[in-house]
Amino acid sequence: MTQLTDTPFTIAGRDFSSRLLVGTGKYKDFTETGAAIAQSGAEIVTFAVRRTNLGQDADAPNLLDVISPKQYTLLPNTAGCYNAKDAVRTCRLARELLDGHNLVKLEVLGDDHTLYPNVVETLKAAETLLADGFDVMVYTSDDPIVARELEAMGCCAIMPLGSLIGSGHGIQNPHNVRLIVEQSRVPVLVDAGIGTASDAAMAMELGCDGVLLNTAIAHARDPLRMANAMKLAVEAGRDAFLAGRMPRRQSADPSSPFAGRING
Ligand SMILES: CC(=O)[C@@H](O)[C@H](O)COP(=O)(O)O
Repeated sequence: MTQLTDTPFTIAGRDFSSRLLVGTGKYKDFTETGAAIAQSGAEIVTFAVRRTNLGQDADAPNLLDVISPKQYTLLPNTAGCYNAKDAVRTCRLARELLDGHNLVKLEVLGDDHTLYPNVVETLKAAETLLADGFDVMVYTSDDPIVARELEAMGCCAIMPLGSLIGSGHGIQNPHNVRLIVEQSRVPVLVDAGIGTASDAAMAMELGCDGVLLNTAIAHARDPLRMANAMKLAVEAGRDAFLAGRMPRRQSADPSSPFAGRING
């Protein structure tokens, strides 16, 4: 069997073999969180700094007991922040809690009904965080112009939403995601709204470098099995993208053509 190769998936100077990034929220308990994440094969794991106990509360379960920083690359995120000031403060807190850790996922939300990114505040926060030495992976709208600005500022990954966080509606605007992929020189990951494995595969088939998701696994009837499905979907979508799909045709084309028959 031929060993198939791929270009490295690099975030902030580090290579990863899994292109699936997962969140930690919405699970029954930390045991289920740990088991699902292990099953997903993810190497980068994100958590909401403001909602997660990393040991500040000695009496509550500590995420780091199931998601060890020795095994996973932690990606603190600013979920729950609605302005640049709070997002910056949250990233600085994460850096303190995690001994100088600089890789963060910036998300500044517009309102709690849509959790849509507030791009004005996102741009402001990104500017401050980058000047402060953070490596910023940024959750944003699927607007190619905003994506271009965020890349030009120095963000290390652009993460347009597929659809609203937690909605499971999949990728609502594949054309915009493709535009962002085509123009970007840093990794592009669909973040938010993935509902099932085919959505994750679609993101990869569009040429995304990775996918970040949470609810689709945590709220599946069987989270471990869905974690496995997402792992396979991301790999399959990536291979399909690299293989290059056949052209779509307007008419049928026999699968066993006469021309070029092997056994006359
Ligand atoms: C975990 C996290 O960072 C979320 O804010 C993220 O956007 C995932 O969204 P879904 O839960 O829709 O996958």
